[in-house]
This record gives sequence, C-alpha cells and structure tokens, in this order.
Amino acid sequence: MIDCADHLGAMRAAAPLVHCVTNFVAMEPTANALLAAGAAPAMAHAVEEAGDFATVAAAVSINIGTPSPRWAEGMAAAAGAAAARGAPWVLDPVAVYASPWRGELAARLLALKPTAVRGNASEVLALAGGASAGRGPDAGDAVAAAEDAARRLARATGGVVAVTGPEDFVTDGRRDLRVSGGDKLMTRVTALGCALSAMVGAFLATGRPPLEATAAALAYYGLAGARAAREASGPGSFAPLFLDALAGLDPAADAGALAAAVREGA
Ligand SMILES: Nc1ncnc2c1ncn2[C@@H]1O[C@H](COP(=O)(O)OP(=O)(O)OP(=O)(O)O)[C@@H](O)[C@H]1O
Ligand SMILES: Cc1ncsc1CCO
Ligand SMILES: [Mg+2]
Repeated sequence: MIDCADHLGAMRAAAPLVHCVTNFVAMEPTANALLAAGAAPAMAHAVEEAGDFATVAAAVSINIGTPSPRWAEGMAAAAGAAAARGAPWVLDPVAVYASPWRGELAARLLALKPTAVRGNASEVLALAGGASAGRGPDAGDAVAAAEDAARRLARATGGVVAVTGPEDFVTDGRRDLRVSGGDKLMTRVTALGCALSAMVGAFLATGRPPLEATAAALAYYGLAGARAAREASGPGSFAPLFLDALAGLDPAADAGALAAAVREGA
C-alpha cells in the first residue's frame, strides 16, 4: 500500500517552491492549483533567468504547450539546472505530435532525463516514437494503448512515466501502478493536466521514491476532482470548487480514500 496521505502531509509541511516554465494558458490555473495544495509556484521563462529560478526551486515543471524559440531555451535552461543539481523535474509533452519542431524540442528535453514525464495517452505514445490520434492538446487514444510506450520511455530515461485519463497509469518500467479518481468534467476545463504535472513536481520535492510520490500526487488530484464534481453544475463552477477541494483534502481524514485510489499491477 502506498501511504498517499503521508506524501500529502510531507508535501504540505515542506511547502515546496515549484518553478514552472509552462504555457500561456496554464500559468494561472497551475499557480492556483499549487497554492491551493499548499505548495508555492514561480512562473518565469526568460532564458536569462530560468536557470536561476530552477537553482533555488525544490522542483521544476517544464510544459511545452505554447513554445517559441526563445521560450524553448528557457525550458532547456531550467531543466538543465534542475538536472545538474539532482533536483526533481517533470516534463509535460503537450501535443508533442503536433509539429516536427515541437517533437524535436520534446526530444531535447527528454535527453535531460526528467524525473517524471506526465502526459495524456496520445502524448506518451508520440513521445515514445509511436503513432497517436491526439488532436491539439487533447488525447485521442486510450490510456491502455500507451502502457507499453510508457514502460519503454521510463526504461529509456530511468524516470517515471505517468499516463493520465479516466484511470491513470504510472510506471518506472518495472513496477506498474494504476490510480483511479477524477471526473470527466476535468477534460472540460483547460490546463488541468498541465497543473497536475506541476503538482507531481511538488510531491517529488519531498524526496520520496518518485514512482510512489507521482502516484500519490495523482491520487490526491483525482480525489479532489471527484469531490469537486459532486458539487459542480458544469465546467464553470467546477474550476473554483476544484481549488477548494485541493485545499480541503486532509491527510488524516482522507487517508483511506487516497490509499484506495492506488492499486499495483494489472
Ligand atoms: N475521462 C475522465 N474521467 C475521470 N477523470 C479524468 C478523465 N480525464 C481526465 N481525468 C482527470 O484529469 C487528470 C488530468 O488528465 P488529462 O489526461 O485530461 O490531462 P491532459 O490531457 O494533459 O490535460 P490538459 O492538456 O488539458 O492540461 C487525470 O489525472 C484525471 O484525474
Ligand atoms: C489549450 C492549449 N493550447 C496549447 S497548451 C493548452 C493548454 C492545455 O494543454
Ligand atoms: Mg496535457
């Protein structure tokens, strides 16, 4: 059993600074999700300083959603600075299949060996070199179709790969975990996957084993999503209720529900 509540408590106690080089769309939702969870965000992407931010942050999250050539240099600087000091960092390969240039950028970042990759099924399939049915940033493939790709990618980087969707799949190439939770409404509000990647960074910052820390972050996020959906009347009311649920989840009271969300194996 993975003690997700212990991971959540440790993350909140550390209140880790997560430096995010992320996309225009995701900046505010990501910063708000981190703050609601009890972590601290920084968003800065200029190549002149992204490495400086990454040097003081407890974790780094790199998201290629709306790149430009200079922005890409900021991503490489931040990822490189995290990798150089052994700090955890997460790669979110948004729409990596959408253009050859985006594919090259993702490959360049992947070569810096992210502690975790978090993407949807189409992104993970494409990042591993396969065909995918993604459209814009949205998945067109089932999570199950990306499991082998995720394992191969994890073995190649030595890190963790998380494929998210209706049920999340997390692997380090040897051990597989599945995480249930969430709600379909989460696909009707933009950038919640992007914010989740930064949340994985916050949990990795505790220094706990990356596979388990990633699963704990997904379980926490999914439980908050399911709770918010119970109260929401649509995507508009879901968004603030989700922040409240992230803030309100309690390691003691919710330990059972968090642990029940994660299962090992097939
Ligand atoms: N169909 C679904 N049913 C239940 N929960 C879901 C569903 N789709 C996504 N989720 C929840 O949303 C989380 C984020 O997942 P998703 O795979 O949608 O990210 P994404 O496609 O990268 O999003 P984006 O790029 O828009 O930020 C998942 O971990 C899960 O908790
Ligand atoms: C809508 C959108 N376009 C590029 S990034 C992004 C945020 C969701 O991934
Ligand atoms: Mg995404």
